[in-house]
Amino acid sequence: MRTVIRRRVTRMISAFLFQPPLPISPKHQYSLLPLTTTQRFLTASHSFRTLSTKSIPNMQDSASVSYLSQREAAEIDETLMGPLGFSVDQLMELAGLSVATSVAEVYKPSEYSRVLAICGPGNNGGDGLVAARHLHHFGYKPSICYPKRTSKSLYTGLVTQLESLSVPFVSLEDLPENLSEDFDVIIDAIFGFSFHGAPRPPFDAIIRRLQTLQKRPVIVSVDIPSGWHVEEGDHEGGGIKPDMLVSLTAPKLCAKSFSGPHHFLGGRFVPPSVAEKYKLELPSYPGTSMCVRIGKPPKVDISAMRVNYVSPELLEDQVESDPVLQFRKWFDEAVAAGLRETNAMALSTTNKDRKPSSRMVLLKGFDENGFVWFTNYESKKGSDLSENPFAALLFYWEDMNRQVRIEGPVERISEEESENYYHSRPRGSQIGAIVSKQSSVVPGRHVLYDEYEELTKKYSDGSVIPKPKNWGGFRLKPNLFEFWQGQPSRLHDRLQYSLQEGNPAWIIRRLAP
Ligand SMILES: NC(=O)C1=CN([C@@H]2O[C@H](COP(=O)(O)OP(=O)(O)OC[C@H]3O[C@@H](n4cnc5c(N)ncnc54)[C@H](OP(=O)(O)O)[C@@H]3O)[C@@H](O)[C@H]2O)[C@@H](O)CC1
Ligand SMILES: Cc1cc2nc3c(=O)[nH]c(=O)nc-3n(C[C@H](O)[C@H](O)[C@H](O)COP(=O)(O)O)c2cc1C
Ligand SMILES: Cc1ncc(COP(=O)(O)O)c(C=O)c1O
Ligand SMILES: [K+]
Repeated sequence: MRTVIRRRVTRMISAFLFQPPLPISPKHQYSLLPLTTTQRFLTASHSFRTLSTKSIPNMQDSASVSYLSQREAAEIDETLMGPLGFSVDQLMELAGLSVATSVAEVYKPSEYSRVLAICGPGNNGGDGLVAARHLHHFGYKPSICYPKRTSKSLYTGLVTQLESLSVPFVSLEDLPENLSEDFDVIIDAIFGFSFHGAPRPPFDAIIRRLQTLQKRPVIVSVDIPSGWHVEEGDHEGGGIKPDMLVSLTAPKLCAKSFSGPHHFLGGRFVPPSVAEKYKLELPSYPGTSMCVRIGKPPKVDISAMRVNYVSPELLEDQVESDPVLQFRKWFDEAVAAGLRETNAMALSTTNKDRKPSSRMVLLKGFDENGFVWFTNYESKKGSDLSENPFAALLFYWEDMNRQVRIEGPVERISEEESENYYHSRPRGSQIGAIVSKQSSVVPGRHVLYDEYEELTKKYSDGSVIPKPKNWGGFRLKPNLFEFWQGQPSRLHDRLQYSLQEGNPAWIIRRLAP
């Protein structure tokens, strides 16, 4: 019996795969650009988040995205739910989750918590209900306007789930006159790819209201900006102008005329067979993310970019009297929070002309004797330090709203310590250190590469790779520390530890932010 079913399913899938595709819709090249800093806004609720699955929407240089006709979209829908074995509930759950994660990428709950999801009668409306549920769990305060409900159990279930979370349902009549005052984000989940003709009541009136909205609230359209022709877009003009469009599965043709700042793709469920059949060119989703930015990155107003830091207070009576112990505490907390390269620090030096210079290096150890890093003694920093053996170190642990400044005199560590550390490094990095006459001009990458290849061959027998004489460690012996904890309204905590001549005890003082 099971074999018969399996055979039948196999037949259905191959029938689908070998069926000639519909005429391919025009493809449009869209460049995919990396995440902008605006999307990395730190929020109150994220102050001490861990970094594990933080998504970085799209790190590809360029790629192209295909657009679907209305017929193709419907056909893919049927295929997914037919031979490919998906249920509508599943796809709707993934679609709604994609919408919620896209919203969360751009509109942080600290600023955009009040969300109104306006849900239409079909699956697009269902996506809106699911998105609202996820947004609730992400820390938003959603409300739902769902004027034309269906009695199908999928939908009644979604309503029950939202009701159990005390998400309010608002009737069209009870919607506030001025939506801008009550909501930060409107999710337009009215019509999706099965929309046709002109909007009929009661949705015509609400779409008209969305057309005339002022700057806020922002509008996020699910799959299709409601009222737009699925293929021709806002062909008569005067349609709604969403700030964000979350295309599902693949953008529909109307998305070509979307000119808002945020175009995302969601619906990470397209099996390769579907992509092949429809010659779909889709960007890859980064990491574990349910969404990916497509299209142009938003234009940002750099002067308006800012984060309001919210953190526990840093008080004099809570810190260690020894700054090295305090540093240890913060360093361990940063490591435990999963921050990347907790040991990366900016090193500032000056030359004999008192001209400063900064670069990142990796801290490789610290204790009461000082803070150690390794480098090339003949580099720019090496030469600066021989001219002026004083330096400043700076750590910035962004996700914890913390900064640490350390200053003091610098000296070379012993040859023995440098030897030991050098030989603990990966062999490739050891060879890299020989190849790189750090900070000197190189005619081209090939020069480095050729020498690297040659040395790799030379040491392929596993023999000891000698440390270059000019490579080794520096140790900064601090005479000043500052622990900075970001706070709201720029009233940060700054605790400075300093040493007075001839006195080994650290003096702790609070500095004005
Ligand atoms: N695989 C995928 O791609 C996935 C797709 N998913 C989602 O499904 C969406 C498509 O869903 P869908 O087919 O239910 O259609 P959708 O547009 O929501 O609503 C149709 C309803 O609107 C009505 N209606 C139509 N025109 C009208 C008018 N002028 N004025 C008034 N009413 C009008 C129509 O009524 P009718 O005209 O038939 O009487 C019917 O009740 C898609 O866009 C995506 O969001 C995801 O959930 C999962 C994965
Ligand atoms: C995160 C990070 C860590 C780095 N760590 C080191 C390091 O430990 N030692 C080093 O010599 N260069 C390191 N570099 C490279 C330096 O920033 C710099 O490019 C190089 O040392 C040359 O600097 P200089 O010309 O000012 O001497 C690092 C760069 C980054 C971005
Ligand atoms: C040029 C250079 N030297 C040294 C280092 C430190 O590397 P390691 O951790 O292998 O000592 C780095 C790290 O980025 C580097 O870029
Ligand atoms: K929509």
